[in-house]
Amino acid sequence: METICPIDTALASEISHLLTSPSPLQVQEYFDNLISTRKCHGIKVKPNGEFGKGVYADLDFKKGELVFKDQLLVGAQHCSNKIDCLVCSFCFCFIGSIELQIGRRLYLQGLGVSMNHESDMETFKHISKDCSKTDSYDGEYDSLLENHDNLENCASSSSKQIFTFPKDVVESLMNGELILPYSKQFSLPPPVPCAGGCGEAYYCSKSCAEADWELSHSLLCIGERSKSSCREALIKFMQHANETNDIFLVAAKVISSTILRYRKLKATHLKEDNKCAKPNVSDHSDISLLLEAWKPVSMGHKRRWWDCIALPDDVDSSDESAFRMQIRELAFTSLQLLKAAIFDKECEPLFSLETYGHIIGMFELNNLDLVVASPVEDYFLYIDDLPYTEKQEAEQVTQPFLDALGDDYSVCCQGTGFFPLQSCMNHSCCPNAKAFKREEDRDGQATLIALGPISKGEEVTISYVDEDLPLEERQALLADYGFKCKCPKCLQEET
Ligand SMILES: C[S@@+](CC[C@H](N)C(=O)[O-])C[C@H]1O[C@@H](n2cnc3c(N)ncnc32)[C@H](O)[C@@H]1O
Repeated sequence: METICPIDTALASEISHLLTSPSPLQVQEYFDNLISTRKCHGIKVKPNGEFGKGVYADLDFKKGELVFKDQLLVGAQHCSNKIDCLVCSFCFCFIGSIELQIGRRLYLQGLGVSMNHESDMETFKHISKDCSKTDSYDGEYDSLLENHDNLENCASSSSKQIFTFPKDVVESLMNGELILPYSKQFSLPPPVPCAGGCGEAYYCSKSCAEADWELSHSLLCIGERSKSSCREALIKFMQHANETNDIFLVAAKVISSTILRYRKLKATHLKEDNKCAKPNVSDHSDISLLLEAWKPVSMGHKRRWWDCIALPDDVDSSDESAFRMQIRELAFTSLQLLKAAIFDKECEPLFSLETYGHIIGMFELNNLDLVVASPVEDYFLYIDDLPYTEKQEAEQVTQPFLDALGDDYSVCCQGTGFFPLQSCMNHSCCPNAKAFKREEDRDGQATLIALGPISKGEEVTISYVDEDLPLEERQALLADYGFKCKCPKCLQEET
C-alpha cells in the first residue's frame, strides 16, 4: 500500500502554491534580473511558444565563442568521486596540491581494500593510528581523512582496486615532504576547512567557505557548530543517501538553502516592521515569504521523481508500477531522515513528499552534470611532454605514482548540479551550442559554447543525448525527458 505523507494532506494548498509553475511574467522578470546581475548579456530567457521557456541569443555569436557561463544554484560532488578528487565544496575547483591529490587518493584506495574485507578494516584502523604517531607525518591533513567512515559508504570503482603503496611515501606526499618534479607549475589553493568543524567540507578560500555556510551548509554541517536540530539524524540521513542515491544530498541542499533564504527574508521583514512600529510584527503571510525564498527553485522544470525516472534496463515493464512505488518509498524514507535533522515548522511545505519528489525530479529532468577537469591529469601529461632527458629524470619519481593510480589517474570531479540558465535550454538533435569546458574553466560553472554561428534572436539549443545516435535510440532516450523531438534532423530522418 502507498505510504501517505501527512504533510501532503495537511498542507495541500500551500504545496500546490509551491509547485505551480510561475507565470510567464514572473519568469521573464526573474531571468532578466539574473542575467543582468550575472552580466550574461549575450542571452535572454523567454517563452519558447511550444514547450515552456527557452534561451535565445541577444547578440550574434561566432563558432567556438562563449555564449554564457552559468553558476550553480546548488550542486554536490558524487560521493564515490570524493575518494578520487579533493575539491572546494562550494565552487568545485581542485584544492591542496598535486601531491595531496595523489597521496590522499592512494591513502583512500588503501582504505578501499579494507572496505571489502571486514578483517582488513581493523588493520586499516591500526595503520591509521600508527600513521599519526610517525615522526614523518605531522598530521597536517588528519582531518581530511577523519571522514573515512563516510567515505566507506562511497564505493567507487577505483576504491575497490586492491594495491599497496609504501605508507611512508604516501604520508610524505600528503604532508608536503615529498615534492614531485614540476608540480609547482600546477599549484592549487590550500584547503580551508569548514568552520562548523565537520571535517567533511573543504574550500579553496574563506569566501567560498562563508558563502557555502550561508547558502546551505550551516544546516547540513555535521560539525559542532552545525545549525541542524539533530546532528545524529543528519548523519543517518547522509549515510542513507550515500548507500542509496546521492541525489538526496543535492535535494537536501535545495531545502536547506530555501529555509535559510526564508529566515533571512523574515528577519529583514521583521526589522522593517519594527522600524515602522507596526503592532503585528510576526503576522507576515509566511507562505508569501516562503514562496519568495523558493523562487529560484520554482523556475526549474519539474515532475515527480518516481513518475519521470527512466525505467532501468533490468526492470521488466510488467514491474514498472512496483518499481515506481519503490522509488517513492525510498524518497519517503530519505525525507523522514532529513526531517528529523533540519525540520522547520515555518517551512513545513518543503518537507512534503510531493515537494521532495518534485525537487529530485527537477534534477532528473534537467540532467545537469557537474564536471571539472583534473590538474593531476594535466600534471602527468605535462611530464609526458617534457624533452627526453627531463622526462626520463622526472619519470623516475612520477612513474610509480602513475602506475599506482592506474587508468583512473585522470578522473575528473563529477557531480550533479542545478544551473538556472542552462536548465532553460531546450533540446535539438542539431544543436547550435554545447556545454564544454575550455582549458581555463577550472571550477563547477557550466560553460556554453557556440557550435556554429548563432544570430541574435535565434534559440540557443543543446542536445540532451548523443545526437549521432540513430533516430530510434535518440527518441527512446528523449522519451525519458517526456517529449518527442521534432527538430529538422528528426523530421527529415522520419520521412
Ligand atoms: C531542461 S528543461 C528545458 C526548459 C523548459 N522548456 C522549461 O520551460 O523550463 C527540459 C524540458 O523542456 C521540454 N523540452 C526541451 N526540449 C524540447 C523539445 N525539443 N521538444 C519538446 N519539449 C522540449 C521538455 O519538457 C523537457 O523535459
